Amino acid sequence: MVIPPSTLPLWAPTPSPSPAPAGFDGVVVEPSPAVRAGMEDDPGVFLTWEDVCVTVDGSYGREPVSILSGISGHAAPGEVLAIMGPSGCGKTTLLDALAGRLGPGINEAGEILINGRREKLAFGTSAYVTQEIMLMSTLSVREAVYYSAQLQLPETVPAAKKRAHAERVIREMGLSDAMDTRIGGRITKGISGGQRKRLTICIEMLTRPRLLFLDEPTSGLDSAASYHVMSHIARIAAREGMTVVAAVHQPSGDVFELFHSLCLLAYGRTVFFGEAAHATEVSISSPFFFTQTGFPCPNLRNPSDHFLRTINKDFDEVPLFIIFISCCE
Ligand SMILES: Nc1ncnc2c1ncn2[C@@H]1O[C@H](COP(=O)(O)OP(=O)(O)OP(=O)(O)O)[C@@H](O)[C@H]1O
Repeated sequence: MVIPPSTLPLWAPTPSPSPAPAGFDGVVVEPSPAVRAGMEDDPGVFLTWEDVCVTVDGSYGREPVSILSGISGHAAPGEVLAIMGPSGCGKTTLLDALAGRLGPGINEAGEILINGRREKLAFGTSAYVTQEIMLMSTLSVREAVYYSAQLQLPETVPAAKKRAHAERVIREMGLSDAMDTRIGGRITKGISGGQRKRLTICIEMLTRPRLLFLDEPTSGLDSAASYHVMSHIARIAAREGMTVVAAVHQPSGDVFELFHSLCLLAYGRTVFFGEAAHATEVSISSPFFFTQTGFPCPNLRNPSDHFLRTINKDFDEVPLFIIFISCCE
């Protein structure tokens, strides 16, 4: 298919659900039969959003500035949805809108539904790991997680069980060796930046929330740690029917394979929403998105590198006018 160079088609039809892809190293990221059975009692959190627009009040009496425009999508229990796109495209803003955390001066329109209803998330249902990490610098890793477990887990859980659970979560995040290291801060050196990130995820996952928002969970982590952390999260999501929505900058190919769905944004608009596997298919006869639109992902190139290079026009010498074709369905 030949398309004009100035045309970057946006929005792909949302494909109907199909079997979830298997991750690397045999990490099967599909809800287990036990989860499926359990879902009859607790269906988990189906999050859907339609035509979400976010604007910020203009300063000095200027017109409001649009940050997100006409964003639609969904996230299902047991699955990981990745929100990707160039820096400043609106990933954090979309996460904040979905989590109901937009700050003052930021206006939102559109529909966000929890299990088909317009309702607020019940306390304890969701957790949000932000980009900024706030931890007590004087505590050790073990103390930080243990105190959080004491505070967050129900009073009916005995202290010994809370401690055992805290230690298991620390091990799951690959922090065993740093268990008794002080967190540290700007003045006193402690655990590394990547370990701080993993510790924050640990603390948020203690209560096994039904809906987990992650803003850049792999930033500051090397590729092995990124894969370890994301595969662990995908496994827990699959095992326990947790819904995961993660803004991710530039995942490795292995990490990308763990995502069920992909929401690709550029300049506050949707480029692609659908199954992650459908964005990367390279066969020339493929009906899938980047191939169909004339931008197939070359063999051996990391899909996320390809997407970002294709849609990031911030550094083009000759501005490329992007025509936003919103042809949902
Ligand atoms: N409160 C605000 N006031 C003004 N502009 C804002 C505000 N919040 C966000 N923006 C702008 O909205 C755009 C999207 O910001 P956002 O943080 O959502 O992007 P992002 O994709 O998460 O970026 P990054 O990957 O660099 O973290 C940016 O241009 C940002 O400057």
